[in-house]
Amino acid sequence: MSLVDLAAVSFAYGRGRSVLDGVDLRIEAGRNLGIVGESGSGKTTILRLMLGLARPTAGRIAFRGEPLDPGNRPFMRGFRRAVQAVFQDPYSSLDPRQKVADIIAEPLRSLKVETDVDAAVAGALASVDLPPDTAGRYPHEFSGGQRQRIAIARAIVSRPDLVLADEVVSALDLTTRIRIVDLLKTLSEKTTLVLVSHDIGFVALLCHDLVILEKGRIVEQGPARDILSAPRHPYTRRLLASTPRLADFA
Ligand SMILES: Nc1ncnc2c1ncn2[C@@H]1O[C@H](COP(=O)(O)OP(=O)(O)OP(=O)(O)O)[C@@H](O)[C@H]1O
Repeated sequence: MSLVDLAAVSFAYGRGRSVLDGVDLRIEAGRNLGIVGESGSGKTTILRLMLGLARPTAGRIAFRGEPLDPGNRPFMRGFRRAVQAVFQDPYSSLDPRQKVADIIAEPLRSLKVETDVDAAVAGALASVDLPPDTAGRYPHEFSGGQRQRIAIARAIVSRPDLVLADEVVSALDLTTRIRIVDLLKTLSEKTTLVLVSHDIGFVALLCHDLVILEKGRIVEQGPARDILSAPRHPYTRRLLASTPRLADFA
């Protein structure tokens, strides 16, 4: 059974025009999915819908075959434990007043996961290659790349089945990006990733499948290898042409 299914999903903010139109996609456990499109194509909106932060105007979203219903509390408790997210900006996504240990432990506390919290935090820090003393410090003491590792540690501490990541490397320099890509590659041995990015070269490094989004519509989807070697849609070709480093990845 697939982890997440979107069937004919459309969405509009308020009474505005549709920003997503008839989106069909499926996330299979163990197959990382990349959602790629230009700025404004609706990538972040898809993630918000998948997280239950907004509801589709039309269509259906299911998690493990059950409707994703933010009003269904027992369902949402299990869902929140299984699905976590990492956002673009490692500067604004971490509460500056909280110690790193408390930031990382937050999902365990809010989900009331019965576990040894200190040990779980230490384990999550080790998974993202940060030293144990990171736990007692504050976010401002760390670089952008280290902060993104802290955000990733928070996302994996509850051992989710699925991690949704929105432009997680865009704010980072090239060397730091490469390190985060390596880290995500290792983490994806244990959890399925959905990566949202305008950078097809970045997602192609980590994803088995790609969805190409143009103005709220999927114009192409399938195995990353096929799309990279033989893009069918002109928009996909444009995205590929705007990724000069892709030759190094393919
Ligand atoms: N809160 C909002 N209210 C109204 N319109 C919004 C809101 N958030 C996004 N939009 C609009 O929805 C469309 C899709 O935005 P979305 O953020 O999902 O795109 P994106 O592909 O993630 O873009 P970016 O890469 O720039 O973040 C855009 O036209 C945007 O202006």
